[in-house]
Amino acid sequence: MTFATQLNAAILRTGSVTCVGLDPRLEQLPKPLRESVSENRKDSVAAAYTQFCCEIIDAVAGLVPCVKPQAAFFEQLGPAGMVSLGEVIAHANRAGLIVITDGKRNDIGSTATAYADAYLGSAEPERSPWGSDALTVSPYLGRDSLEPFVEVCDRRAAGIFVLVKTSNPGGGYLQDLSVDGKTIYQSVAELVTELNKSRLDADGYGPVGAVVGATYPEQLVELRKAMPHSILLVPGFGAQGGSADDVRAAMDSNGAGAVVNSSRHIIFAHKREEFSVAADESNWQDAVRAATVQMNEQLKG
Ligand SMILES: O=C(O)c1cc(=O)[nH]c(=O)n1[C@@H]1O[C@H](COP(=O)(O)O)[C@@H](O)[C@H]1O
Repeated sequence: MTFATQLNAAILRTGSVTCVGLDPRLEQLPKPLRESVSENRKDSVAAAYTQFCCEIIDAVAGLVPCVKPQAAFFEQLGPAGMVSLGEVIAHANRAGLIVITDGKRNDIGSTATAYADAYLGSAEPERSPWGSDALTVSPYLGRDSLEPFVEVCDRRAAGIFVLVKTSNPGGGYLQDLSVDGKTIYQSVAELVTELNKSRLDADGYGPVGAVVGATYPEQLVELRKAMPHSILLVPGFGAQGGSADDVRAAMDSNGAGAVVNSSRHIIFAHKREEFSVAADESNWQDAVRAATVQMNEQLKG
């Protein structure tokens, strides 16, 4: 089964397009985890990140199709953080969740192949060392930097998400520039569609997905039409201001074809007043679950 087929099946099975972003931050961990950490020891922080993310995975398994570990927060801890990232991805694999590693990688073709070999593919016999099902990648180095990823996707039933229109306020500085009558993000969308063309599954989706921010709803409508064969990864919901109405256009008529990411609003839900937890925050996992159910409902509504 291809990556797109698997992800769409997981969306339909769970009845959810929510992607839970795993972006751990020491200062926001629930009290029981924070109190167990020796702050000046990176291995101690990394152990807390592993526990935090694995408990989130256990809390949301069955409620959502996928999780998205953000590599930056693990890399910040050096080698111990990378071990933690590996453990978190493996735990999500075992829990039956699709894993999109957020590394925003890319380079010249031969190095892109190394990134693809490293991250893409969670199934035997060609399982990658990191074992994620998909990876976020930058299009800045052009077509020959994306092709090696797509070739590995073909071999290992994996996927990539190309940055097309990002959620941050400054993204337009380059992405909205016009060249030959079209914007850079429109050109990237065309390239994404071309790369998918000979690789479509029975539902018309290919391995090359696209990142389009929830904070740009008009462009989301435009880009959904421009990339009919791409699963969209839509970040920016919740903490960055994106709402359910803003992302509605991302999904296809089956309610699939896109996942909407939320990180802080779900994983640090114990900090949100509407999800009251005990003073010692010992039941923080309940808040994670409640915030996930709430987001699922909002996106259905
Ligand atoms: O590729 C991404 O996931 C991504 C692309 C983008 O345009 N904007 C964006 O916020 N992200 C990531 O999505 C997550 C958003 O986190 P929250 O704002 O806490 O929900 C972070 O891990 C970001 O790195």
